[in-house]
Amino acid sequence: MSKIVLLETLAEPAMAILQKAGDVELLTAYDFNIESLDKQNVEAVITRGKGQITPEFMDQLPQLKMVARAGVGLDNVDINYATQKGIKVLNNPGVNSQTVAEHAISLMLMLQRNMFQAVSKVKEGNWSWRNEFSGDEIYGKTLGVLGMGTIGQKVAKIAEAMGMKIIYSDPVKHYLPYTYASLEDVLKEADILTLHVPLFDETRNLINEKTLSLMKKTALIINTARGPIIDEKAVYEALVNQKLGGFAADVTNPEPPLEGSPFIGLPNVLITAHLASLTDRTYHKMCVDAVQNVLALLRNEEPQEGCIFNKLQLTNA
Ligand SMILES: O=C(O)C(=O)COP(=O)(O)O
Repeated sequence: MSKIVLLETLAEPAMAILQKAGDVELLTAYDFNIESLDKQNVEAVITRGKGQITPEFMDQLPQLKMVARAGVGLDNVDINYATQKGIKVLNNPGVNSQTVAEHAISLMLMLQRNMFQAVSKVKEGNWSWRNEFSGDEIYGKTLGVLGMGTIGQKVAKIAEAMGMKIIYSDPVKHYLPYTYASLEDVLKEADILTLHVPLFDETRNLINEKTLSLMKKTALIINTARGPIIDEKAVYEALVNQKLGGFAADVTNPEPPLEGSPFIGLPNVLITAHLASLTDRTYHKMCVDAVQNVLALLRNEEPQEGCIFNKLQLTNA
């Protein structure tokens, strides 16, 4: 019987599907330590974003056929190595794009309208600060979108409906009614910059001292992608030296942030704890889709279209 190793807990409905499936055996290794497991017939592992699926990890499982990520970001999976070994890498493209887009817009509005301070003051019983936290409209401003995938497109659509001008940079020019530009031009033009690129070697530290120096001193940056896409130290320096207006993110580097980080404490920095896609609806769907795709492949049935990230490379190999 095929075995599936679960490396992190999944939402209840996904666990129920796995437990009810009579044709697979479920093993768990929530600490990522698979040494003591009986590895015979382990054909699939399911992970979320926590631990790294390294070559050493995959080498311990000689019958491994697939690594499934319940979610989208594959930065914790060594995709090249998996592909070399003929192991399918699965994710759920688009599954959380609406919820992440809504979170990005929320962070944008919170930052632009000083919402966090404004609400906190009233909760403290203080009404008289209202002129200090009046903020500004996003209407009429330019939103720079880095990465026009499914999340970037949703953010752009909502922002456009709110009266923003959209300029974007992406490896591909899309058939979209927005201005396509170079990275440099997007950085220069953006009043608000929102990041929606995956974390790859090419995007690591994309926002650094040099790229920040191209931006407006009043610009805001929103990061709902991955922490290491920005050089936090450079962003911190830019903020304290008034070379950047504000920063809001759902992701940090590392996660959780180091205790007492001066960056997190800045008044114009707002951080949420990597929860953008964790609404019940989306979290359940991310987990259920991953489980159903793994079961379909183990049963030689068709999984959801587009869920095999390295399909093309595997076909061409
Ligand atoms: O799908 C993704 O890439 C995500 O970041 C979702 O959040 P998670 O890492 O599953 O808590």
